[in-house]
Amino acid sequence: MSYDKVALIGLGLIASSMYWAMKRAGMAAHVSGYARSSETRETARRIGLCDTVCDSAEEAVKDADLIVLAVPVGAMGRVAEAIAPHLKPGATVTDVGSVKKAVIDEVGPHIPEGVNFVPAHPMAGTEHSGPESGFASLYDNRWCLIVPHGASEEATAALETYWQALGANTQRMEPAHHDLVCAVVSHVPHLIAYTMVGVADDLRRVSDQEVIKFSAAGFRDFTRIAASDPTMWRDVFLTNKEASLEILGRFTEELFALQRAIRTGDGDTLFDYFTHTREIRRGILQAGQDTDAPDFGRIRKE
Ligand SMILES: NC(=O)c1ccc[n+]([C@@H]2O[C@H](COP(=O)([O-])OP(=O)(O)OC[C@H]3O[C@@H](n4cnc5c(N)ncnc54)[C@H](O)[C@@H]3O)[C@@H](O)[C@H]2O)c1
Ligand SMILES: O=C(O)C(=O)C[C@]1(C(=O)O)C=C[C@@H](O)C=C1
Repeated sequence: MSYDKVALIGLGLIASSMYWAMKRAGMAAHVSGYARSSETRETARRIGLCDTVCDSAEEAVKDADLIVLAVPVGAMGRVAEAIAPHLKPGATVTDVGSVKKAVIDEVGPHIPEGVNFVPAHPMAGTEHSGPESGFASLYDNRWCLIVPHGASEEATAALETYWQALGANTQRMEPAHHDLVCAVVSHVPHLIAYTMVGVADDLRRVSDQEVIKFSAAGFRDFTRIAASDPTMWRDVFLTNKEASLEILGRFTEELFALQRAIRTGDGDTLFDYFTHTREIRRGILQAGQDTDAPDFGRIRKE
């Protein structure tokens, strides 16, 4: 089953990349879009993002077969409530939120009888946000996690086919497992990057710009991650509290162990630890999942 009309609610990095990927794939679907701010809607019109940019979410979802909620996690419930009375029977609502249990709890109760809700989460992104940050290849060879949670097999399979057409590989996952996995591979690493850049900034005040001036690749990688959208990440930590705290606890334990190894001059422990982590990086590269940032010199529609 393919969708004749797709509505994108929220027109930032994730939705705009979906639009360009749909066009690249030659999907015939008519795409309507809506974002809360009139400035974003104007930008979308100017750059040709979406076939129709609507001034209300209700108008955008009218007659849509697939509705994609691409707003910060904390706004998902409100948006779902607003569009619920205007959804077409048989339509599928999905989302792209970085957290799944909270989205299911907030959005699920608003989905009317006869409408499918299939939560999803593309494991792809950048530190950029807004309607002009998207590009067609964002999802190529990346994972999109599908969290059916009671949706019909037909609706779930159709959404998988859709994401595969956008270039992604799909995998089904349970909500709680999803949130734990993402806390490990995405959420807590972001928190660590935010913290490290904050620490360096503190130091900068006493070291006269040296931290910025001499920062090499390692620290620059941290600053890229720490430049990510504050609203999105605030919502991620507020809504994935349990798993984030669990992983942070484990992180702190490991950090203390390494701290102790440094203090006691235990080179073997440090060497073994770093050897093991290097193998993990090599494993990721071999699986073709290098997470290096995309080249933003490329044309958006490429
Ligand atoms: N950025 C990433 O790396 C990434 C990756 C995967 C998933 N996600 C998830 O995708 C979602 C969108 O992220 P993004 O990076 O595209 O963000 P973004 O900041 O680029 O875009 C968000 C869009 O939502 C709009 N918006 C905010 N509140 C709204 C509301 N109440 N009603 C209508 N529109 C509203 C904003 O105007 C903007 O157009 C988030 O839930 C995020 O967790 C992000
Ligand atoms: O590549 C980046 O900049 C990202 O942060 C993308 C990233 C990640 O942590 O991998 C961020 C949030 C998501 O929900 C999914 C992907």
